[in-house]
Amino acid sequence: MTKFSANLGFLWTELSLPDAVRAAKAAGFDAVECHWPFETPAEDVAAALKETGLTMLGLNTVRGNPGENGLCALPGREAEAKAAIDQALAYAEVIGTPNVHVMAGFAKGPEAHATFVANLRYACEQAAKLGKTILIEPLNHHDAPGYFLGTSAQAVEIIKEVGAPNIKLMFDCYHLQIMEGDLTRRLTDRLPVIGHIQFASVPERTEPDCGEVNYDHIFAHIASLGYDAPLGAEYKPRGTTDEGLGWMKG
Ligand SMILES: O=C(O)C(=O)[C@@H](O)CO
Ligand SMILES: [Mg+2]
Repeated sequence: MTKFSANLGFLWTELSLPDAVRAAKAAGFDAVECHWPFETPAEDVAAALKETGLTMLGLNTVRGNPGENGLCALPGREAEAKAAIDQALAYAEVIGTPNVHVMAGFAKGPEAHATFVANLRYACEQAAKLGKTILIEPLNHHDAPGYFLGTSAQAVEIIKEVGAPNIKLMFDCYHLQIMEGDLTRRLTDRLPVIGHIQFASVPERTEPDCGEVNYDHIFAHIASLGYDAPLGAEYKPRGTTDEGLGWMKG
């Protein structure tokens, strides 16, 4: 049976992060994940995870200054990028999170590419010491115009160039349907480099029960590939989170 991870960056946002973890457990999720948990003491999150038996699968490096969306492909901002990576890994270590998503930011061109690769090599070295994996995630050009990483093809090239065993692709079906489409074949092709999968309806980014992607088919296809890690429910509920969980019950 497909397992699901509640993305607490979008689900139960009215609750504190520890209470959102508890709500996810009560709703039947198999795991949780979040965006930027840094304002919540890591010990409080760790306690909620221990109490519920859930794992926080991933968290993100900080976005930077207002209007920014990550620091790690920004030439000249290397010191801040490293600090963001160190902060995310340290938090992940306290709460037992296996994956850190290193956010690129708004940038373009060869210098940005070289900066991202160098910062990712640093991230992979630091993460390896803790037995953790670094994720990179293409974002779509409507929600994040100018974001450095826009396609899974670009991510695969970067993963190859970084050349570390612990860097993987965060395959967000929502973003990649918009940017590349052909989700069934693309999931098959990218499987060897996939570290986590997320989903939401397209184009609204709501519950996965409407819009242009048939998630019954996508979930069955992912299972047929032998991928059985929890899939990240990263959508914005149309109403309350609890009212919108009908898709989980089938
Ligand atoms: O927006 C997404 O999709 C994410 O997964 C975030 O973690 C990064 O913006
Ligand atoms: Mg995502």
